[in-house]
Amino acid sequence: MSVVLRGMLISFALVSSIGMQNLFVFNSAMGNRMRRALLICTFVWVADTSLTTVAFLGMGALVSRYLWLKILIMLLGGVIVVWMGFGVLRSASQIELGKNDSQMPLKDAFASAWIVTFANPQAIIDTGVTMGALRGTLTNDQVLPFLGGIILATAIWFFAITLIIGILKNRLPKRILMWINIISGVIVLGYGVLLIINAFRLIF
Ligand SMILES: NC(=[NH2+])NCCC[C@H](N)C(=O)O
Repeated sequence: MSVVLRGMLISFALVSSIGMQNLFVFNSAMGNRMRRALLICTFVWVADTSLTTVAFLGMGALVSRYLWLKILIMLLGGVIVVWMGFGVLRSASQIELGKNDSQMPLKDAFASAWIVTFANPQAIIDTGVTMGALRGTLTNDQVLPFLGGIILATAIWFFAITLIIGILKNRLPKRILMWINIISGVIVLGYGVLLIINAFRLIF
């Protein structure tokens, strides 16, 4: 599979689980006119791309220098990712759309986009731990295409949900969100197991 596609696949799986950041984008799409919702969506994507780039490259540089650190992160990341995968599956049955943020001033929306990204444990684990661990499995010339795939997938995800919810508003069945969660839960679980297996391969 191409490196860009691999980056996109894991990125879709991680970003589509329902957390603070996605709820913020959902709510903004529910409560704002399309143009404003797309602007707020851009804030979120820029914040997310900043976090991803810093966490992915920084973690990767350290990980490629120390083998023990690489193994530790892969093991720890693997366990957390498996646990997260179960969490995603469990939450699939409890999807609720949050409150309406329509009256929020644009500068507050901008600040919120950075907060739901940088103060979001799920986002920090996604970008720093999971993707950082995957960084350890890549050769140097695969790093940028992989990062490109990650960032492309988040752009597609955030803009697609904004457009879809903006168009369908309340008529979007929760069933669809549930199935997205089930599929991403299974993919995240699979990645966690793979990380643990790869860590053991490095040890033995
Ligand atoms: N590119 C990422 N994986 N970003 C973090 C996503 C966090 C999670 N999906 C949420 O809505 O809170």
